[in-house]
Amino acid sequence: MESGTPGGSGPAEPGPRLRGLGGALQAAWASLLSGAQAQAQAEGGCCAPAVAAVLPAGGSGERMGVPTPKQFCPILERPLISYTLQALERVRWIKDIVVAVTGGNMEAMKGIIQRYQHKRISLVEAGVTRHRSIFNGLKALAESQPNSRLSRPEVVIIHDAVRPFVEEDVLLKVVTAAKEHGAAGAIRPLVSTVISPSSDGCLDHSLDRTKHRASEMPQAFLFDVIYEAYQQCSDYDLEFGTECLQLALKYCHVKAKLVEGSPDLWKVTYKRDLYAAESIIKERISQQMCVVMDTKEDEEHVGRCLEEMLKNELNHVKVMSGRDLQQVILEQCYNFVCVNVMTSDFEKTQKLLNVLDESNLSILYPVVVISVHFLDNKSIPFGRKMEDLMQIKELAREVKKRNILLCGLLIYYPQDEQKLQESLRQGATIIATLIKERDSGLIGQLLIA
Ligand SMILES: Nc1ccn([C@@H]2O[C@H](COP(=O)(O)OP(=O)(O)OP(=O)(O)O)[C@@H](O)[C@H]2O)c(=O)n1
Ligand SMILES: O=P(O)(O)OC[C@@H](O)[C@@H](O)[C@@H](O)CO
Repeated sequence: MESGTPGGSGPAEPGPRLRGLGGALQAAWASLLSGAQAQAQAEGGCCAPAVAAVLPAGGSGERMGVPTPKQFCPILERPLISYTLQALERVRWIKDIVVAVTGGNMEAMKGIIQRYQHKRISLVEAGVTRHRSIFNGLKALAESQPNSRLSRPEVVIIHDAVRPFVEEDVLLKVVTAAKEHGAAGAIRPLVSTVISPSSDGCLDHSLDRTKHRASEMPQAFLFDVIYEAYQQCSDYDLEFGTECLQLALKYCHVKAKLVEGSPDLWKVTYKRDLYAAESIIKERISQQMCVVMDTKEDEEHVGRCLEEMLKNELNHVKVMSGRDLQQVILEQCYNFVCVNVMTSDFEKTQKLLNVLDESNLSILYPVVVISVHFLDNKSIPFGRKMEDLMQIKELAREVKKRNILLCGLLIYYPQDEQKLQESLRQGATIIATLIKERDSGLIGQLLIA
């Protein structure tokens, strides 16, 4: 059993915050604590029940149909499993995350932990089936090894490593329910009707869809319940079973509490699921953009016009000014528009790139930077301007190494106000597309509005 970097908080993640759940979350969390623990915690003493997570990640992903096991398939050039780890790391009350990977993928997994600065991760050897992988994870928690940071938790979450969209609220729900019932699992309505075929390959009967649900993840258990179940488990169940809740029922007579899960809990199984996951992630990190500009009078007017145009074009996107870049970065904004009005050099854009580089913002998600320039016939001859702007190719190649996608946008800046508005509108549309698509194939390009 190997440990990743111990301690510390995990990387933050954009996406739905637990807005408005503060009170409910606190109440649910308080219900997790026993009376004495609640009293002690209220007095700033003891912590809440120890909660750990086991992530089975030892599969080969045959249904994905590619050589790379799906948990390591890239989404925006980052392995799928890293998104799941990030989602669980955001939940501070999960003390340890145990990941079961095959021996052949152990080094690759350690590399992912290091590169994406994942915390609180321990690695164990996967088994030849999902149940065996989970069992290995439970053993690592039950039987603390020498030099191991792991300890036996009160409650353990089991969550497939290929289910990246898991939020704190559903984790808290299953953990709270498991503490009360011994076991709990997320469920979703069936999308297709389940049928039972007869031996001759014809329909025998169909199940009433309203009386059945799809079993998803996360699931949670009192550790003693699920560990006992796995220890009692038959070889047949270890080999062919797919349902942890069933093991708790069959071997410990514990009836799991079923918790309604959100639509995003689905498991990445087929290639289409990878495309869907990438679309969801792109959408989540395109919700905000920051417009960086000088406040000199002539520049401000054009910059403000572009900013207003962006707000109109991208009504769901929060457009922020770049006055306090550190705050913008703290809010996990991954999209920056740098407005250069009367200049064709990249001094301001370079300054922004330096700030982004120091922030480590682009470790988890590609950061889009669009260097906007205005083409007016007065200030600089066209040929000279184009020559200057061509520097963007080299600059973009350099910053791509740091996962920053830089491209340029040249907006025609006519004297006529109406034509200027039309150019700005076209520019806003191009900016919106670049941010939504996040296509690294466009880096270093100079688009013209
Ligand atoms: N021996 C195994 C098999 C599966 N899993 C994990 O269990 C989760 C859900 O299983 P599934 O979707 O079936 O993954 P695969 O077995 O990889 O997929 P396939 O059946 O298409 O090969 C995945 O995170 C997978 O990595 C595991 O830890 N150990
Ligand atoms: O059956 P598979 O190996 O594809 O995946 C395991 C799933 O069945 C499992 O994650 C949920 O059904 C909940 O148990």
